Amino acid sequence: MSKVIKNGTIVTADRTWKADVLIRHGKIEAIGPDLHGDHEYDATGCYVMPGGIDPHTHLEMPFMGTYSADDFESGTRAALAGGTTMVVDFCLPSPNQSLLEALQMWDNKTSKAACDYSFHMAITWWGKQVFDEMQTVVDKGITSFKHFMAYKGSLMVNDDEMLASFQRCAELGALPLVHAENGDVVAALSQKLLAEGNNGPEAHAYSRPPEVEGEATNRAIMIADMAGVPLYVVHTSCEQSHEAIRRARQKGMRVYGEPLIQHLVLDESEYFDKDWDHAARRVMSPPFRNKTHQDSLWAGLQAGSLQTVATDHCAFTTDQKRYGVGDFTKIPNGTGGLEDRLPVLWTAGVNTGRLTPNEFVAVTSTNIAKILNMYPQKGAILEGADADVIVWDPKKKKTIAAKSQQSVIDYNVFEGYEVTGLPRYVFTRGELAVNDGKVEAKPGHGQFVGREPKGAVNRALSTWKELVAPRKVERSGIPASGV
Ligand SMILES: NC(=O)NCCC(=O)O
Ligand SMILES: [Zn+2]
Ligand SMILES: [Zn+2]
Repeated sequence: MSKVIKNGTIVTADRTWKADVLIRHGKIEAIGPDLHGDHEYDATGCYVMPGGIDPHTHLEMPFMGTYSADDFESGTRAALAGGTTMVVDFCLPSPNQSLLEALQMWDNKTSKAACDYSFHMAITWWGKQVFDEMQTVVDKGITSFKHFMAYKGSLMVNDDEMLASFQRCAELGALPLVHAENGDVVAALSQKLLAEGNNGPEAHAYSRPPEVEGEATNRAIMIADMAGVPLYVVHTSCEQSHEAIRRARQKGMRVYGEPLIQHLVLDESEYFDKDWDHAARRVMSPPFRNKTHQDSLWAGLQAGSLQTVATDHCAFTTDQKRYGVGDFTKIPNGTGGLEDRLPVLWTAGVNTGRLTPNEFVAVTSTNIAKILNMYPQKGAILEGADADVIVWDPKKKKTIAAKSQQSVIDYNVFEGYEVTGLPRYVFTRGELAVNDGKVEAKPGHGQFVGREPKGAVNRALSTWKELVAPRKVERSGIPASGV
């Protein structure tokens, strides 16, 4: 059975043109004028774009004494509702747990995923077992490894562990990721704030100033450079971190930065709200920043020094947030955004002229597909690509409201935000998941997407590192020892 999207304007990261799209067996079979199929979908007045890829989600994640509330069923339904057709989640081994055992646990969570997914593997401890198992993880198609430089006492790794893991990534042709915040400084500032009686959600922001992030970003970049491996910095929230990435890229280093949609449009004033729940619901790491930092992130997306926009979707209910009443360090860190990333970015980015529609596609889909070495299977409108396609109505409006969202939590950090630009249709590997704005996601449709290691950037970097590697100088006539 075939489907045809008719009368739309195709927008990819590098082109805009009018054509129909024929879908069969989950793939894009043809692109061109006057195509016909068993079912036809009208895209008049709409853009036909690659489905969004969210490279940073935490679904049903054990964290800070609880589990994030959206699982693979509600999380991927929310994703599809907003035009995201693939998520990349994080597998988090406990200290001393086998990476393979953790992967099995994460695999077990995915049976009701409605869109495709992949994993990053977190390196939460270091030892021979981890070193050895990283090869098997890569063989299973998971070629990116996350390192938390924060969350001291739980997920955090030290510099020596990070260097060892980055070097292993270089050998395996894998990509290291970092949550870049100086965990020692955060822990010290948090204790000081608590001791001074500063225990509300606003203290969370005080405990994680931009310098904490800038320092860690720069450190990770230098360690990656010494290890000879590219680096992906998740949730880049401030100028200090962006500056480090920009500077490194100007020097030719292969570093990528990922702002979140929350950091682009929400600011630190949220933490000063008199309502404790309002402020705590917005506690995440790094925290929301001021307008200067937001301008820096937008500029980075425009200039190409930042490459992707993610959500870090890690949603907790108000009840869960209240674990931290009286002690902000116990408020589960995380916010939602999966359903809202594309509509909010379109509204705040394309509708204001900050981004072109092609740049929108690049930062929501194509760039990350290339960085994670799954392009053009994902992130493309090309013959042979997976039919992850959105038909985007740039005139369709809604006001974001928790009462009509797909996420299971009881609030939305974008509550009241009016978006213009929403999906009319969403196809996930050819299956209709949003039909004229109505969500028809099918739990269990989603499949794991494995990725090949040793992508072009890893190969180029290894070639260069090999060329400039330290070499012993062979000498004749070495003088006798002076002693
Ligand atoms: N970002 C956040 O606050 N929670 C999710 C875990 C992480 O990415 O640090
Ligand atoms: Zn993080
Ligand atoms: Zn995260």
